[in-house]
Amino acid sequence: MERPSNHPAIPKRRIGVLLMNLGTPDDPSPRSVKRYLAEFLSDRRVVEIPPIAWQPILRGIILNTRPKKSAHAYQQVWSEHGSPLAAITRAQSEAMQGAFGDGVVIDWAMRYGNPSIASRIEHLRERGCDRILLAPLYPQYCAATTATANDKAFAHLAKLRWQPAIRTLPPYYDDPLYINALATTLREDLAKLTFEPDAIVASFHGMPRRTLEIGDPYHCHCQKTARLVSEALGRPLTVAFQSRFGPAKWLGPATDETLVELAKAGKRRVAIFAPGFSADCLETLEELAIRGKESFEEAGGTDFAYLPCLNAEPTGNKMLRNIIARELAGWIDPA
Ligand SMILES: C=CC1=C(C)c2cc3[nH]c(cc4nc(cc5[nH]c(cc1n2)c(C)c5CCC(=O)O)C(CCC(=O)O)=C4C)c(C)c3C=C
Ligand SMILES: [Fe+2]
Ligand SMILES: [Fe+2]
Repeated sequence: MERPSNHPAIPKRRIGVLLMNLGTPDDPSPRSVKRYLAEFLSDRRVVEIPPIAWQPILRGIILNTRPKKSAHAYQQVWSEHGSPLAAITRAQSEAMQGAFGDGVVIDWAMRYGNPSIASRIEHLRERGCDRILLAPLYPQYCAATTATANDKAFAHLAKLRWQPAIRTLPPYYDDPLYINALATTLREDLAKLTFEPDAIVASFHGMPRRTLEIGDPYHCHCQKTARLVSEALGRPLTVAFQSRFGPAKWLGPATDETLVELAKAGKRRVAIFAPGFSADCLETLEELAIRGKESFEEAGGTDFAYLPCLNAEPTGNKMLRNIIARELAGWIDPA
């Protein structure tokens, strides 16, 4: 039957890949940071305190004090392309565009802030995607990151009459593709240093310790990543957890304290990297590269190097492309 002339063109059936990362404010002003933190810290996957107890603390104290301090930190790392986390995630998406032919559309979204997961799922549907791979860009699974990104996507899908078919990218903390990408990048970056480090620190984002006790695999995933990277490099790594938040006990040892202890123990030359972050962001560029360096040097350290994340560099892009290609197998017709 011929299609009536006023009928919209039926788009070609495609596969969508949605790269998802944490989120970031729209600009580094206290107002935007406040809006972003309100959304982020109201997520019950992130702060697991009943809202009746948490919301008064969040709205009464934290959102009146932290945005100014955090905005100052964001201003120190903001780039001409905006927030580093968003700019790098966009670059990762652009680098992968076309890698699987024009039947696969790559897009990116943020769990908090913009571009939202719902808006990008809609964009993929408009491009004809009836199958979507949700790819949370967290190598180590954590309910506060991986699960909440997928939850947000599913919450949008719950509103649709005609849902696309969905797959989710599994965590890749021990995947040889990821371990080799880290080891290759580290070898190259270490070779460029003007000093020989006495210690190399692998700093992961922290989590409340309780999450380990109630079964979140995050801590174990981090330890395994560090062990495999250490084996691949053939040198020991010091594991630490950064970005402690609030009064509860967090996973340890803490990165800031570890850096001070290393300097005091005579390890005066240190290199640090953050294998849990797919992209450099506030937590790496400000907390590690600026504040970490300061506290290490104040404690007597002489040489400090922050080694960047995999970002949208060729080694990282190739790794992401390959782990995604594997998930698309079965969806892409064998040629
Ligand atoms: C209870 C608080 C927090 C938990 C739990 C948490 C887990 C967690 N976060 C990341 C990755 C990132 N966090 C980033 C920033 C950030 N994180 C928290 C708090 C918790 N994170 C805050 C308050 C902030 C905002 C900045 C600040 O005020 O210090 C970022 C960077 C975002 C950016 O815009 O650059 C990332 C990335 C992981 C991986 C994780 C659990 C494993
Ligand atoms: Fe965080
Ligand atoms: Fe931080």
